[in-house]
Amino acid sequence: MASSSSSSSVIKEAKVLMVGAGGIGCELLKTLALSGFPDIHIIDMDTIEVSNLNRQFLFRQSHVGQSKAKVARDAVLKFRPHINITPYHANVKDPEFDVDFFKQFNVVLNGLDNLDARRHVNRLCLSANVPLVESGTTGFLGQVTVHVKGRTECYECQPKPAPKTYPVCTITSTPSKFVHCIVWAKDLLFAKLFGDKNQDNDLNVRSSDAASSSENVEDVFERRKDEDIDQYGRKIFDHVFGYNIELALSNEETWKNRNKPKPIYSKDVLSDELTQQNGNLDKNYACDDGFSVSAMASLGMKNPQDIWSLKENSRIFLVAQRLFFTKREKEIGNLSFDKDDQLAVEFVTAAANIRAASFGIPLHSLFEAKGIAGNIVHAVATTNAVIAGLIVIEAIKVLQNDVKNYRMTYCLEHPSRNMLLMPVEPFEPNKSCYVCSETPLTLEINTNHSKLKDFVEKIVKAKLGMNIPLIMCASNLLYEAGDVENDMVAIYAANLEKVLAELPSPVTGGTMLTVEDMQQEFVCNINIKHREEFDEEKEPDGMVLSGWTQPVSTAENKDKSVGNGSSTADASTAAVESEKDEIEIVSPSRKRKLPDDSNIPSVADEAKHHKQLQVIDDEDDLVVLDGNLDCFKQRRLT
Ligand SMILES: Nc1ncnc2c1ncn2[C@@H]1O[C@H](COP(=O)(O)OP(=O)(O)OP(=O)(O)O)[C@@H](O)[C@H]1O
Ligand SMILES: [Zn+2]
Repeated sequence: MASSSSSSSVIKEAKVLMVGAGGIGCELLKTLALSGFPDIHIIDMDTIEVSNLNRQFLFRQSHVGQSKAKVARDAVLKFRPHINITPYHANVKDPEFDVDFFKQFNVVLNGLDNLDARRHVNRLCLSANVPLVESGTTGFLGQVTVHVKGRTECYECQPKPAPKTYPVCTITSTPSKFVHCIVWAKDLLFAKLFGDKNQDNDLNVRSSDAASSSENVEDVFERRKDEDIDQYGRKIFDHVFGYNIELALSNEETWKNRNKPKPIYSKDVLSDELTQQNGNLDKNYACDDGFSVSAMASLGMKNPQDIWSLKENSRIFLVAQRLFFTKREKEIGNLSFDKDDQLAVEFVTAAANIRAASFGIPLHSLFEAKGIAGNIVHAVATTNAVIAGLIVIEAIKVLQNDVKNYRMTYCLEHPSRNMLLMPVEPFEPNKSCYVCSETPLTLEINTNHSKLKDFVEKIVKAKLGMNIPLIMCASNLLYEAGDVENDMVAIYAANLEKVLAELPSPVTGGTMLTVEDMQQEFVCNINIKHREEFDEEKEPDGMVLSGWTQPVSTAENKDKSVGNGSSTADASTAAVESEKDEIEIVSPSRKRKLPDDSNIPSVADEAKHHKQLQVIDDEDDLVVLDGNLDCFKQRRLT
């Protein structure tokens, strides 16, 4: 490592950008300031919440509701008054933070909590040619990785674990775990009752199955004008927990090898007491702030760790619905589940528990249900502090251009050989990475049916993370984002359809589209190929994007170490990048685990130890890291 005098000189000259002023960000700003960094810019889009105060120590109760970036600045200036801190209370994806904005910094430091923003910053750093130090923590696990264009992997060189999805039929018909009931309650029922009524929803499927019966079930979710709210609540209850279950039972095949669920009707669980109870709600719990309306409070239930009985869950279910329709009427139709929305969590807990009771699955407390629904791993302040320290160490090396000492460092949950931190050398860029190299992707679609809109929304925006796309086929402009006039939209759609229609069927070679994100200055080529059929269960988009091959060195190393197909960055991201704003559960991607008696080698030791890895697929196992050093040595930076 370079001498300390040169580290202090690079620090004095440095202008750094921090993105995120949350758990990691507060620690990071403090450490940067105390290390002598004179010019720090911070972007954070959030305001301070009470739940941040236990670990985001720059914030106090009196700051709740204020900008994190601004309050963090003020707090640090109290003990380091002479440094420059520039706060931006804004989304890093805003157009003002473009490539030119990024170019002014010597290094960018991420303290973010979601994949979308991380990808965006990665691409801007690549375009602006500014090094990025990336980080993440989940509970006791954490990581700091270094991304320098052309020298190391970019943040997207390795595929990130997709949020876990469940087969639709498991959720709608055959749940076997509590998490299935939560996904049903949150993504289907809650969305159907309080979100956008027009969205596709598998509760509809169930309803229309029965459309031939005397009841016009399509209308069940529609609250009729003047319909008594409690009556409506019971109708929903009976429909989803009673009638739909009976309907499911009528398909005997399904239950041949499964335990049959039991229909539950509100009259069997509840007496008329509920109506009286509801009568008190208006006067006791009227409240202007929607998020503090609570069905639990209105029923005098206090402890979120209690597991409610079926009767209690049923009462919460009905009271929560009632409160949504009486106290939060304006939001109905626009709500999506938010783990910080007490009433939403109460409703989802109750609905999931009633469904669980029906399917013989153990019930859970609100606290547990909230953790599952919000995909919450409780944050550990110490992990954030350790990670922030490591970010600063790597930032200094980057500023010194001390390439051979760059390290990706992983914070483990359990020390092994007294080591809690595992540093590894960064990997070279993945030549097959569509972000930092020019490798095209392949997209299979049915060129007869595909719509430009679906391609843009499901592939370009959702999968490739492009915010402001522009799509070309040779010199034909197919699409550009922004406020495009309707007639232009039609022309673009016709353009794409024309291009697709001209493909010979079946297409073997494909047609190359160029997709460019104007803001990120990121270009990606997609080879479109025709495919006739898609498996609706597994390929619900009707399009399959592929072509992201593993790094060449992976294949070379296959015989040496199981699981080296992914870098350590990948292994750790499985643990660290729980997408907090995702409502589904993060996938248990393939995890790598060192045997208990393994020696995690220190960097100095590396020539001596060559431990093999086990590949495990068990969701509950601790994720630790790839300690195989052959692989590190072969990919060492030159
Ligand atoms: N696109 C973005 N632009 C700017 N800031 C962002 C963006 N995405 C996330 N952030 C910020 O990154 C920070 C991440 O911090 P942290 O992981 O501690 O999350 P939190 O929201 O403060 O806490 P929690 O999610 O645990 O309640 C947050 O302050 C959040 O506002
Ligand atoms: Zn890359």
